[in-house]
Amino acid sequence: MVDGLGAPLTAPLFDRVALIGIGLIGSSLARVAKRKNLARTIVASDASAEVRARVAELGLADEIAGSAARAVEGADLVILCVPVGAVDAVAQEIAPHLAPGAIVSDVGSVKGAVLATLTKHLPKTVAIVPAHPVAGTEESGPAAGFATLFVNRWCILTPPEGADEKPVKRLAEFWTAAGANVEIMTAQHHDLVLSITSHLPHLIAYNIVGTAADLEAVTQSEVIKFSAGGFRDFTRIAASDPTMWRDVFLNNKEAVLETLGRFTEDLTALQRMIRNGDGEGLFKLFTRTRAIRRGIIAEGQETAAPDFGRHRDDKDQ
Ligand SMILES: NC(=O)c1ccc[n+]([C@@H]2O[C@H](COP(=O)([O-])OP(=O)(O)OC[C@H]3O[C@@H](n4cnc5c(N)ncnc54)[C@H](O)[C@@H]3O)[C@@H](O)[C@H]2O)c1
Ligand SMILES: O=C(O)C(=O)C[C@]1(C(=O)O)C=C[C@@H](O)C=C1
Repeated sequence: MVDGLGAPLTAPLFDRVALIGIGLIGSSLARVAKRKNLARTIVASDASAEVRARVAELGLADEIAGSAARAVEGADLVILCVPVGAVDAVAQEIAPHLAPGAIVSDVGSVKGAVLATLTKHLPKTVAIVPAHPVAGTEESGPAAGFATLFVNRWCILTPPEGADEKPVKRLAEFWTAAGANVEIMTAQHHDLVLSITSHLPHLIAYNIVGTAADLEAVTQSEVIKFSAGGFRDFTRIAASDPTMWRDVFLNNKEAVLETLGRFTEDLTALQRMIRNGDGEGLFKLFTRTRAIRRGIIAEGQETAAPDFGRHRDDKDQ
């Protein structure tokens, strides 16, 4: 296969995989699990009846359960693919229904809050291994997913301290077979790193598009009409799901505020350079940031960036 997924496995890694929440990420997981033979049976569940109907229409799962509690019965791998703010309710609902020995994971963009909530509600008989595939788009819903979403992207696992090695290894195998590169770190470290590489960029995009929309009243539509490439890139990010991102900021408050503080200081320094006509300072910073971007491309990370054509071609898989 030329898309980086390779051939299906000769034997499934898990017997029964329950996916709770079948939006962009859950449906991408369902697609790749089917295509790569990662599960003998894929069970899907979603709080929305409309989504469940769409999942059936798209043929994304072997079984569709009417509730998360029903979906997890007998599953050896459970992955919560819901907004971070919904994890608490889902964990409480599934706790009494989990099979002993099951691996319970998630895909949430914040890890500390998820780990705390899963640890609080789930029985000691299951293995908790939170995960975060660092791959996505600004779209949501079951039709937006695609099987190759995770190819050549990072998936960060954040098992609790002292976790059993075996379930962590099994989940790492699952993500590797889905095309991802797996890295393991603490939930706290994850939240700090992602606050700068993912959460702050989204906050900036939401803010700049909001500011432009406010200016719109003054400039009579010219801001949107003449928006050049740079602004258009921000509008893509700012079109990301409001529920998901509200939950990210509410659940990674400390790290985001810390990073935002640093960012604000640096922005003030830039403001001063412009006011003082400090061309040398501006040139030095822009040269440094250009080298960073070129370094990312040289490392091959940019080739895996979401590209609009890629997921459209792959949608029916
Ligand atoms: N979108 C991205 O780029 C991206 C990337 C990596 C990780 N994530 C994480 O993945 C998770 C899902 O994001 P998504 O983009 O797939 O969102 P999405 O909106 O496309 O899908 C979420 C689904 O969860 C369902 N849901 C909500 N509450 C539920 C509940 N209590 N019980 C059952 N189902 C429920 C919704 O009906 C929806 O179908 C989030 O935690 C997000 O942080 C998203
Ligand atoms: O490309 C995008 O649309 C994304 O924003 C994807 C992105 C990111 O910030 O890289 C967004 C949130 C997720 O937790 C992981 C990936």
